[in-house]
Amino acid sequence: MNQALSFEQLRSLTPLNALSEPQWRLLRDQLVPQPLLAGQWLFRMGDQAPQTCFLLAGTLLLRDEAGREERLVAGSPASCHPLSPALPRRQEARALTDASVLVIDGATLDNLLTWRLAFQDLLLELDEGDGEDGWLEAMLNNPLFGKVPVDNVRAMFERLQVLELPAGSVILSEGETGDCCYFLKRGRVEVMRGTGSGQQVLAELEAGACFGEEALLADAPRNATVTLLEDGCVLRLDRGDFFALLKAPVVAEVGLGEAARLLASGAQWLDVRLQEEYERGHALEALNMPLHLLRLKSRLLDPARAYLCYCDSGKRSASATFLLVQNGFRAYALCGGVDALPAVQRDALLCDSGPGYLARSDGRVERSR
Ligand SMILES: Nc1ncnc2c1ncn2[C@@H]1O[C@@H]2COP(=O)(O)O[C@H]2[C@H]1O
Repeated sequence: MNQALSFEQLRSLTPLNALSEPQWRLLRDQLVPQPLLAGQWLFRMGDQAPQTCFLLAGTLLLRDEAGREERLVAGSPASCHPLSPALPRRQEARALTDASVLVIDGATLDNLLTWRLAFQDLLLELDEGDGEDGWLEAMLNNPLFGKVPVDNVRAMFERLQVLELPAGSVILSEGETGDCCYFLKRGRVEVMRGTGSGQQVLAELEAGACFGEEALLADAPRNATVTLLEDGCVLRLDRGDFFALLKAPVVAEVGLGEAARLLASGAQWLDVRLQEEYERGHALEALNMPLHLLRLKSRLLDPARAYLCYCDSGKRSASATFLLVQNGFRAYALCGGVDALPAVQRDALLCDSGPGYLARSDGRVERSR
């Protein structure tokens, strides 16, 4: 089986060499050389596929619109750069010998590079010189920080309260009222629901993870208990700071006018209320993913689509939007929920009824019955 490139090999490729080791790890599935047989095309003139390609072994022939040809040999200085980077492609590329290439999704690479530029200074500033800043990079790599201005992140770090805790410490308990959220700086935590024989482990989180945000967003009791599995360190962010610095930029709240514009450009309604609420009346072609099932079901959503979350009050939809953005989706929340709409608009919005629509794992949406 093909192996991902080593860090040493990645350091010779521009602009991959501008990324950090944790970012290379995020890309690892794409950092696997692909074989290209002699005579095979890598891309044709005018191709639009957003991919960044590098030649790793063998020889390619590049030809431009004017018929000018260039032989590109792996290991030469020119092969350290992306092949014909402009889209649509201004050159075509064909293997002259058996070759090996690296093909990376251009949008993902672009996001990682943009992130790097935005947070580079901050990472240097916050580096405590204790060799323990891997958590910081893991935390900032969370897609939600792609939406948070650097100044907010800086302000957030000024306000975080550092708590060193021994193994077994219960950081928050199911059913409690929440007045803060946490980031895990060091150690591992277990997220559990229920008690006694009904106890269930939901997840184990590692350094960089954010937790305890759902009670704040949904204005509901803590939905799980979070316990440190080993001695560790957590950073506590107060409710007010969470709302001002994180929630505000991450949860884009829209009114019906903006929602209509988003729908016209391909967005989809996502109803995060319970199934019974949904069946009584829902937005046209809305998918139903109740908030408590969203972590499980979001893999059925289409990463290329934008989702417009709604609920009754706007709280569950804010929580859903936050969760979706953390998972790399484009999501918006209907401001104030359907209850904030005048009755005529509310009835017009919830005009569809019955079991509704299902999302399939390939992002397809179908009527369920
Ligand atoms: N399935 C899950 N996976 C990961 N984290 C979870 C899961 N369920 C709940 N949590 C986290 O556990 C926290 C418990 O408190 P909150 O409800 O405030 O916020 C919750 C989430 O941050």
